[in-house]
Amino acid sequence: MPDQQSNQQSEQHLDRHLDQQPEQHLDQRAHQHSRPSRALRLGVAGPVGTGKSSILATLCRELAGELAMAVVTNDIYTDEDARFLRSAGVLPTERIRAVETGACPHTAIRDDVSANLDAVEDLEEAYGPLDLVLVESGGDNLTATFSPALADAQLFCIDVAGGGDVARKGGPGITGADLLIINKTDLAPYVEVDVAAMVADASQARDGLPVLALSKNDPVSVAELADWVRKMLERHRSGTHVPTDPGPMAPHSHSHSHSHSRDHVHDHVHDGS
Ligand SMILES: Nc1nc2c(ncn2[C@@H]2O[C@H](COP(=O)(O)OP(=O)(O)OP(=O)(O)O)[C@@H](O)[C@H]2O)c(=O)[nH]1
Repeated sequence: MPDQQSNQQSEQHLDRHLDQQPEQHLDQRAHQHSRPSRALRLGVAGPVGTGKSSILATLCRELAGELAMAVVTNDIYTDEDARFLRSAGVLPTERIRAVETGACPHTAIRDDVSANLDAVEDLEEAYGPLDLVLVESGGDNLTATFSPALADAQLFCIDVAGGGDVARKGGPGITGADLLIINKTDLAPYVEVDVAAMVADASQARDGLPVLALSKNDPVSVAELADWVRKMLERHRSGTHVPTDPGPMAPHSHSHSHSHSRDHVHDHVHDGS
Protein backbone atom coordinates (compact mmCIF):
# COMPACT_ATOMS: atom_id res chain seq x y z
CA MET A 1 0.00 0.00 0.00
CA PRO A 2 1.35 3.43 -0.85
CA ASP A 3 1.95 5.54 2.21
CA GLN A 4 -0.94 7.99 2.79
CA GLN A 5 1.09 10.30 5.00
CA SER A 6 3.87 10.61 2.45
CA ASN A 7 1.31 11.32 -0.28
CA GLN A 8 -0.19 14.15 1.76
CA GLN A 9 3.28 15.47 2.45
CA SER A 10 4.16 15.33 -1.25
CA GLU A 11 0.96 17.12 -2.20
CA GLN A 12 1.74 19.96 0.20
CA HIS A 13 5.26 20.23 -1.20
CA LEU A 14 4.03 20.21 -4.79
CA ASP A 15 1.46 22.93 -4.16
CA ARG A 16 3.79 25.06 -2.07
CA HIS A 17 6.53 24.90 -4.65
CA LEU A 18 4.33 25.76 -7.60
CA ASP A 19 2.76 28.65 -5.69
CA GLN A 20 6.09 30.04 -4.57
CA GLN A 21 8.35 29.61 -7.53
CA PRO A 22 7.21 32.59 -9.62
CA GLU A 23 8.06 34.93 -6.73
CA GLN A 24 11.40 33.24 -6.16
CA HIS A 25 12.34 33.89 -9.76
CA LEU A 26 11.06 37.42 -10.20
CA ASP A 27 14.49 38.71 -11.16
CA GLN A 28 15.11 35.97 -13.68
CA ARG A 29 11.59 36.36 -15.04
CA ALA A 30 12.18 40.01 -15.77
CA HIS A 31 14.84 38.91 -18.23
CA GLN A 32 12.47 36.73 -20.19
CA HIS A 33 11.50 38.38 -23.41
CA SER A 34 8.77 36.24 -24.85
CA ARG A 35 6.48 33.37 -24.10
CA PRO A 36 7.78 30.14 -25.58
CA SER A 37 5.57 29.02 -28.44
CA ARG A 38 6.95 25.51 -28.64
CA ALA A 39 6.17 22.44 -26.55
CA LEU A 40 7.34 22.02 -22.98
CA ARG A 41 10.34 19.69 -23.07
CA LEU A 42 10.27 17.60 -19.93
CA GLY A 43 13.26 15.39 -19.09
CA VAL A 44 13.03 12.23 -16.98
CA ALA A 45 16.33 11.00 -15.52
CA GLY A 46 17.39 8.59 -12.81
CA PRO A 47 19.33 5.39 -12.15
CA VAL A 48 18.69 2.20 -14.14
CA GLY A 49 15.40 0.47 -13.50
CA THR A 50 13.88 3.07 -11.19
CA GLY A 51 10.81 3.37 -13.42
CA LYS A 52 11.50 6.12 -15.97
CA SER A 53 9.84 4.34 -18.91
CA SER A 54 6.89 3.46 -16.71
CA ILE A 55 6.54 7.14 -15.75
CA LEU A 56 6.52 8.09 -19.43
CA ALA A 57 3.86 5.46 -20.12
CA THR A 58 1.82 6.73 -17.17
CA LEU A 59 2.07 10.35 -18.32
CA CYS A 60 1.06 9.41 -21.85
CA ARG A 61 -1.94 7.49 -20.53
CA GLU A 62 -2.99 10.37 -18.29
CA LEU A 63 -2.33 13.30 -20.63
CA ALA A 64 -2.41 12.20 -24.28
CA GLY A 65 -6.18 12.68 -24.37
CA GLU A 66 -5.82 16.40 -23.60
CA LEU A 67 -2.33 17.31 -24.85
CA ALA A 68 -0.48 16.82 -28.13
CA MET A 69 2.50 14.74 -27.05
CA ALA A 70 5.64 13.05 -28.33
CA VAL A 71 8.42 11.06 -26.70
CA VAL A 72 12.18 10.68 -27.17
CA THR A 73 13.94 7.80 -25.43
CA ASN A 74 17.66 7.31 -24.89
CA ASP A 75 19.38 3.93 -24.61
CA ILE A 76 23.07 3.18 -24.86
CA TYR A 77 22.93 0.44 -27.48
CA THR A 78 19.29 -0.37 -28.19
CA ASP A 79 15.86 1.12 -28.72
CA GLU A 80 14.49 -1.01 -25.88
CA ASP A 81 12.68 1.82 -24.07
CA ALA A 82 11.07 3.08 -27.27
CA ARG A 83 9.89 -0.45 -28.06
CA PHE A 84 8.45 -0.80 -24.56
CA LEU A 85 6.48 2.43 -24.99
CA ARG A 86 5.33 1.57 -28.49
CA SER A 87 4.09 -1.81 -27.30
CA ALA A 88 2.33 -0.17 -24.36
CA GLY A 89 0.11 1.53 -26.95
CA VAL A 90 0.06 4.81 -25.05
CA LEU A 91 0.92 7.05 -28.02
CA PRO A 92 0.93 6.60 -31.80
CA THR A 93 4.15 4.70 -32.46
CA GLU A 94 5.54 7.30 -34.88
CA ARG A 95 5.52 9.87 -32.07
CA ILE A 96 8.06 7.82 -30.11
CA ARG A 97 11.68 8.26 -31.24
CA ALA A 98 14.75 6.45 -29.94
CA VAL A 99 18.19 7.99 -29.63
CA GLU A 100 21.00 5.46 -29.27
CA THR A 101 23.60 7.32 -27.26
CA GLY A 102 26.45 4.83 -27.80
CA ALA A 103 28.05 6.12 -24.61
CA CYS A 104 27.18 7.04 -21.05
CA PRO A 105 23.62 8.40 -21.13
CA HIS A 106 24.62 11.69 -19.56
CA THR A 107 26.76 12.51 -22.58
CA ALA A 108 23.62 12.83 -24.72
CA ILE A 109 21.46 14.73 -22.23
CA ARG A 110 24.09 17.06 -20.91
CA ASP A 111 27.46 17.19 -22.69
CA ASP A 112 26.33 17.17 -26.33
CA VAL A 113 22.54 17.32 -26.62
CA SER A 114 22.45 17.63 -30.42
CA ALA A 115 21.11 14.12 -31.18
CA ASN A 116 18.30 14.63 -28.69
CA LEU A 117 17.53 18.15 -29.87
CA ASP A 118 17.36 16.87 -33.46
CA ALA A 119 14.89 14.17 -32.42
CA VAL A 120 12.73 16.65 -30.48
CA GLU A 121 12.72 19.16 -33.33
CA ASP A 122 11.95 16.46 -35.92
CA LEU A 123 8.92 15.41 -33.87
CA GLU A 124 7.79 19.02 -33.45
CA GLU A 125 8.12 19.60 -37.17
CA ALA A 126 6.33 16.38 -38.13
CA TYR A 127 3.49 16.45 -35.59
CA GLY A 128 3.44 20.00 -34.24
CA PRO A 129 2.23 22.09 -32.74
CA LEU A 130 2.91 19.89 -29.74
CA ASP A 131 2.17 20.69 -26.10
CA LEU A 132 4.57 18.32 -24.39
CA VAL A 133 7.66 16.37 -25.43
CA LEU A 134 8.96 13.87 -22.88
CA VAL A 135 12.66 12.99 -23.07
CA GLU A 136 13.75 9.90 -21.15
CA SER A 137 17.41 9.63 -20.28
CA GLY A 138 19.10 6.29 -20.38
CA GLY A 139 19.54 4.91 -16.87
CA ASP A 140 22.64 6.56 -15.47
CA ASN A 141 23.90 7.33 -12.01
CA LEU A 142 22.80 9.72 -9.31
CA THR A 143 24.69 12.61 -10.86
CA ALA A 144 23.23 12.65 -14.40
CA THR A 145 20.92 15.56 -15.14
CA PHE A 146 19.61 17.28 -18.26
CA SER A 147 21.15 20.39 -19.70
CA PRO A 148 18.63 23.26 -19.74
CA ALA A 149 19.55 23.49 -23.44
CA LEU A 150 17.55 20.27 -23.91
CA ALA A 151 14.98 20.14 -21.12
CA ASP A 152 12.86 23.06 -19.92
CA ALA A 153 12.07 21.11 -16.76
CA GLN A 154 13.16 17.79 -15.39
CA LEU A 155 12.05 14.95 -13.14
CA PHE A 156 14.55 12.85 -11.29
CA CYS A 157 13.42 9.37 -10.34
CA ILE A 158 14.70 7.13 -7.56
CA ASP A 159 12.86 4.17 -6.10
CA VAL A 160 12.30 2.55 -2.74
CA ALA A 161 13.91 -0.66 -3.99
CA GLY A 162 17.25 1.18 -4.12
CA GLY A 163 17.05 1.56 -0.34
CA GLY A 164 15.68 4.13 2.07
CA ASP A 165 19.00 5.97 2.28
CA VAL A 166 19.20 6.91 -1.42
CA ALA A 167 17.41 10.20 -0.82
CA ARG A 168 20.15 11.19 1.63
CA LYS A 169 22.95 10.52 -0.84
CA GLY A 170 22.36 13.78 -2.66
CA GLY A 171 23.64 14.61 -6.13
CA PRO A 172 22.26 17.28 -8.46
CA GLY A 173 19.21 15.27 -9.59
CA ILE A 174 18.07 14.57 -6.05
CA THR A 175 18.74 18.07 -4.77
CA GLY A 176 17.94 20.22 -7.79
CA ALA A 177 15.55 18.59 -10.28
CA ASP A 178 12.23 20.40 -10.66
CA LEU A 179 10.49 17.36 -9.19
CA LEU A 180 11.98 14.38 -7.34
CA ILE A 181 10.00 11.18 -7.61
CA ILE A 182 10.36 8.44 -5.05
CA ASN A 183 8.93 5.61 -7.09
CA LYS A 184 7.45 2.15 -6.50
CA THR A 185 6.04 3.02 -3.08
CA ASP A 186 3.87 -0.10 -3.33
CA LEU A 187 7.07 -2.11 -2.83
CA ALA A 188 8.07 -0.29 0.38
CA PRO A 189 6.78 -2.93 2.81
CA TYR A 190 8.67 -5.66 0.95
CA VAL A 191 11.99 -3.84 1.03
CA GLU A 192 11.45 -2.48 4.56
CA VAL A 193 11.57 1.17 3.59
CA ASP A 194 9.70 3.91 5.45
CA VAL A 195 8.38 6.09 2.60
CA ALA A 196 7.47 9.01 4.87
CA ALA A 197 11.03 9.10 6.22
CA MET A 198 12.45 8.88 2.70
CA VAL A 199 10.24 11.80 1.58
CA ALA A 200 11.31 13.80 4.65
CA ASP A 201 15.02 13.14 3.94
CA ALA A 202 14.58 14.12 0.31
CA SER A 203 12.63 17.27 1.18
CA GLN A 204 15.37 18.32 3.55
CA ALA A 205 18.00 17.76 0.86
CA ARG A 206 15.93 19.78 -1.64
CA ASP A 207 15.35 22.87 0.40
CA GLY A 208 11.66 23.19 -0.42
CA LEU A 209 11.66 21.80 -3.97
CA PRO A 210 8.87 19.25 -4.40
CA VAL A 211 9.03 15.49 -3.77
CA LEU A 212 6.39 13.04 -4.95
CA ALA A 213 5.95 9.53 -3.57
CA LEU A 214 4.67 7.62 -6.59
CA SER A 215 3.44 4.20 -7.53
CA LYS A 216 2.04 3.37 -10.92
CA ASN A 217 -0.49 1.29 -9.00
CA ASP A 218 -1.67 4.22 -6.86
CA PRO A 219 -4.11 6.44 -8.81
CA VAL A 220 -3.88 9.30 -6.27
CA SER A 221 -0.14 9.68 -6.75
CA VAL A 222 -0.48 9.27 -10.52
CA ALA A 223 -3.06 12.11 -10.56
CA GLU A 224 -0.65 14.30 -8.56
CA LEU A 225 2.08 13.66 -11.09
CA ALA A 226 -0.20 14.55 -14.00
CA ASP A 227 -1.30 17.72 -12.19
CA TRP A 228 2.29 18.75 -11.59
CA VAL A 229 2.98 18.41 -15.32
CA ARG A 230 -0.17 20.41 -16.20
CA LYS A 231 0.90 23.20 -13.86
CA MET A 232 4.44 23.18 -15.24
CA LEU A 233 3.03 23.42 -18.75
CA GLU A 234 0.90 26.41 -17.70
CA ARG A 235 3.96 28.13 -16.31
CA HIS A 236 5.98 27.30 -19.42
CA ARG A 237 3.26 28.78 -21.62
CA SER A 238 2.90 31.91 -19.54
CA GLY A 239 6.66 32.45 -19.54
CA THR A 240 6.90 32.25 -15.75
CA HIS A 241 8.93 29.04 -15.63
CA VAL A 242 12.66 29.56 -15.73
CA PRO A 243 14.58 26.41 -16.72
CA THR A 244 17.22 25.80 -14.10
CA ASP A 245 20.29 23.61 -14.19
CA PRO A 246 20.27 21.19 -11.25
CA GLY A 247 24.04 21.27 -11.38
CA PRO A 248 26.92 19.58 -13.10
CA MET A 249 28.00 15.97 -12.96
CA ALA A 250 30.34 15.02 -10.15
CA PRO A 251 33.90 15.29 -11.45
CA HIS A 252 34.78 12.18 -13.41
CA SER A 253 36.55 11.26 -16.59
CA HIS A 254 36.08 9.08 -19.60
CA SER A 255 39.22 7.43 -20.84
CA HIS A 256 38.93 7.20 -24.60
CA SER A 257 40.98 4.75 -26.57
CA HIS A 258 42.47 6.56 -29.50
CA SER A 259 42.06 3.77 -31.96
CA HIS A 260 39.31 4.13 -34.52
CA SER A 261 36.92 2.01 -32.50
CA ARG A 262 34.14 3.52 -30.37
CA ASP A 263 35.31 1.67 -27.27
CA HIS A 264 35.23 3.72 -24.11
CA VAL A 265 36.85 2.81 -20.86
CA HIS A 266 34.87 4.16 -17.98
CA ASP A 267 36.78 4.96 -14.88
CA HIS A 268 33.97 6.57 -12.96
CA VAL A 269 31.56 4.82 -10.68
CA HIS A 270 27.97 4.32 -11.78
CA ASP A 271 25.97 4.03 -8.59
CA GLY A 272 22.62 2.46 -9.26
CA SER A 273 23.58 1.07 -12.63
N1 LIG B 1 5.93 -2.41 -8.18
C1 LIG B 1 6.21 -1.42 -9.03
N2 LIG B 1 7.00 -1.67 -10.09
C2 LIG B 1 7.26 -0.66 -10.93
C3 LIG B 1 6.72 0.66 -10.77
N3 LIG B 1 7.18 1.44 -11.78
C4 LIG B 1 7.96 0.65 -12.54
N4 LIG B 1 8.00 -0.61 -12.04
C5 LIG B 1 8.74 -1.77 -12.58
O1 LIG B 1 10.14 -1.53 -12.47
C6 LIG B 1 10.81 -2.15 -13.58
C7 LIG B 1 11.67 -1.11 -14.27
O2 LIG B 1 10.79 -0.11 -14.80
P1 LIG B 1 11.18 0.78 -16.05
O3 LIG B 1 10.07 1.74 -16.24
O4 LIG B 1 11.58 -0.08 -17.19
O5 LIG B 1 12.48 1.49 -15.47
P2 LIG B 1 13.52 2.42 -16.25
O6 LIG B 1 14.03 3.38 -15.23
O7 LIG B 1 12.92 2.99 -17.47
O8 LIG B 1 14.64 1.38 -16.64
P3 LIG B 1 15.92 1.64 -17.62
O9 LIG B 1 15.40 2.31 -18.85
O10 LIG B 1 16.46 0.26 -17.85
O11 LIG B 1 16.85 2.49 -16.83
C8 LIG B 1 9.73 -2.75 -14.47
O12 LIG B 1 9.61 -4.11 -14.16
C9 LIG B 1 8.48 -1.98 -14.06
O13 LIG B 1 7.29 -2.71 -14.26
C10 LIG B 1 5.86 0.88 -9.64
O14 LIG B 1 5.35 1.98 -9.39
N5 LIG B 1 5.66 -0.19 -8.81
